[in-house]
Amino acid sequence: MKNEKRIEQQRVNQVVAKIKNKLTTKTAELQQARTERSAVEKNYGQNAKINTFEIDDQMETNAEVQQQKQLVAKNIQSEDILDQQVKTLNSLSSSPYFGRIDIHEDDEPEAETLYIGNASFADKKNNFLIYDWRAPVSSIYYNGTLGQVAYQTPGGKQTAQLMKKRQFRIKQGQIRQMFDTNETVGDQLLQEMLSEHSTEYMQNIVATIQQEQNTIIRDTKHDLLLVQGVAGSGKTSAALQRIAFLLYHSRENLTAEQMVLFSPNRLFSNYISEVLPSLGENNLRQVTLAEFFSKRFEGLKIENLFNSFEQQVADSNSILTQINQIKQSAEFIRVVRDYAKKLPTESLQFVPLSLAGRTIITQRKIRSLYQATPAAWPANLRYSETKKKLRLLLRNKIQANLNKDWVTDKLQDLSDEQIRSMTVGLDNDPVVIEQALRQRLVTESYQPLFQAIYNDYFIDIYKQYSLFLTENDETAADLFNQQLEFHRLTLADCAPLLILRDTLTGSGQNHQIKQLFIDEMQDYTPAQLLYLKHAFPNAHFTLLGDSEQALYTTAQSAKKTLFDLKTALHFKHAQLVELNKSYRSSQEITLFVRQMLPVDESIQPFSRHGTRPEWLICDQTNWKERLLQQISNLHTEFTSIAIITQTSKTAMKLQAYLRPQLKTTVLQSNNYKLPSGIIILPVYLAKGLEFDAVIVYDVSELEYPNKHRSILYTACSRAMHRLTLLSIGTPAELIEQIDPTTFEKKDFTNQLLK
Ligand SMILES: Nc1ncnc2c1ncn2[C@@H]1O[C@H](COP(=O)(O)OP(=O)(O)OP(=O)(O)O)[C@@H](O)[C@H]1O
Repeated sequence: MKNEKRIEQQRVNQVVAKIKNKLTTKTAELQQARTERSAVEKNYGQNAKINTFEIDDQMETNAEVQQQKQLVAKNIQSEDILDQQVKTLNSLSSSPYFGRIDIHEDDEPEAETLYIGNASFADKKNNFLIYDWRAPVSSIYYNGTLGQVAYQTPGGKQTAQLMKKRQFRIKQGQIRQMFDTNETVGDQLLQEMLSEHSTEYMQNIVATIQQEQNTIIRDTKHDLLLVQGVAGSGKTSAALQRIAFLLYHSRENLTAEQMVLFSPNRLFSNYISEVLPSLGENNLRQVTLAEFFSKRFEGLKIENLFNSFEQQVADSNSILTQINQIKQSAEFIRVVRDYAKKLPTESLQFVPLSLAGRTIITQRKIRSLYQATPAAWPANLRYSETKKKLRLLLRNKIQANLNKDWVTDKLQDLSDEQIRSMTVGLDNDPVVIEQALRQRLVTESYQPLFQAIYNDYFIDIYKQYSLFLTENDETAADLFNQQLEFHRLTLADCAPLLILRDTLTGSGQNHQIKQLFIDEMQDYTPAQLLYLKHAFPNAHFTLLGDSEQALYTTAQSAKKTLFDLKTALHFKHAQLVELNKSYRSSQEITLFVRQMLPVDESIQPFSRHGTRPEWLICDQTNWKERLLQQISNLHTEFTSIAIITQTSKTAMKLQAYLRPQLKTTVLQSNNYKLPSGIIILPVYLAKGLEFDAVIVYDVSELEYPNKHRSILYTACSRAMHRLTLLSIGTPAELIEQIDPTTFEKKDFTNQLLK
């Protein structure tokens, strides 16, 4: 093997030399493109300045400016491509590839050796020295064990003999490790990767993608892909690799702008933000559900998932919680839709269109326009027809106002300069000019009304929704109205309200998005998912979740979830992939954590060893001292240490308790970056994240009764290497039930008596 390694290193050296050569050329081209662009921009700026005051030259300047603009845009485009190429070559020059396969294709005379890396690279004669991990043939690396293998090509299924599979870890052009393996992707390299300490940003898993993850990544057949995976099984990692794969696979007709990822919080968005760039792809749009809704309800403060969660924890039996549960069901959405479709004209909550306090089109007029549309039409068609008629009515009103006194007054107030700029390109005939000015002045005054029509402000959707609620449940309507008075909207009302609005108005759909990803989908209610399907009618959905980490809903089986989704959302080709192996945590942590779940055997630990979790049982007198001691112990080995609480209120309190002795940072839902040092965060903000060491705070029966099992499981499963649970007072029954050999119990209560 030593000799083999020498030969492989020689090849690495040769390839790296070629990459560096190309890098030099491309860097020079990039430099050149930058210089050209700034020259064009400078020129464009000057041209734009020279002629804008000379009215006669304006048209010519515009044409010239347009041409220059196009030139700049083209330059920017080629500069972006070059920039991307330089970045890719730079990363290849340090680590050109991670895999090698020797295959003999059935219809070829000879065997060949292929090297697989983050991107493809060919020499001047177009010989591929590196194959992109997403190329069809590369799937052998991830899927095949030695012997007969098959892979899909655009031309159909191709078979081959896989004779050798080799894994590398190359850094700064040097082979650090090299293994031959008969497995799909051998454990040895994975062991190495998983033993490392956590980093500020998530890393890509391209070199060690596991077979079951590969099926998620390369799936192009299904319009609904539901991934149910245990904590740490690589759902997020696989989803990001999948995005990179889809972009490569459909280069011609899919761009990052046509994809959107719904993520649990901003911290998470930032945490994963480096993965796609590290694979040579642009980041896609990321949004949290509350942000997405906020854009649709201007002027209102939308409750976010966390406030909603904290309200539920604090008040799980309240009427509000019960009502919200009803609003979150698919059935509720169906009822809202039906209501909207069947609303009689007299019940529609139209509002007059006014300008500066004066009614321009009355409510009665709007209603009569709606009434005049064919009653057999669906509500949205009748509505858009009404919209059309309203615009026409406004245009007529403009004509009727042209010679009114208020317009004459405005006309007289115009300066020469204003008149000149408002009549560019017109004849010098004073009559023509006056008419044009009058037209312009009235149209401008009416502009807010056109905007109001465009934005559907002539129907009061909130009042309509409130009436709908009243018909079903007066208390629900009262609670909604109270919130609205304070310009607030609970999360549970967003989806039904938008469905009501869109069914009535026919608006609110985005047909451009082709791929939609939802991480932590178990926290989405059926009503929200239904709304997203409605809002993105052309998108394929990839939903990633773990029903056991459901903080806000109750867990249900993956198959049932798939069935419900398929039926409710009308997908044609739905597929479920289950991931049972947990990669994040050491074997000891996984063996402990999985006992919190009802069917514990479904989680397979990855065989990376560490120390058993510790359970510190304290009382009011000594917990602080013990906690500080534990942090200090962990600090000698790890930098990423998180104390996870159940709510943000507890997090703040804990920070205050510790303040005199220890500096900590409490994370809030508006934080987007993980700070360094000891952090305290509520469990819902820890979703999707991981830390070297985790301390779960106050695992007492009071805080973690059996019904909070999922919350405790989510918190504990954030730990990679070390897990500590600290209880104050009566310990949680949940932990008492766990096999005592799987953790280390340290009881500090009644020390004096012992
Ligand atoms: N094939 C793999 N190779 C290397 N590391 C992996 C692989 N799969 C997962 N991991 C690592 O395991 C950890 C957990 O992965 P990830 O966060 O994607 O899991 P998840 O299923 O989304 O977790 P959770 O639902 O608990 O938030 C990450 O550190 C990730 O890099």
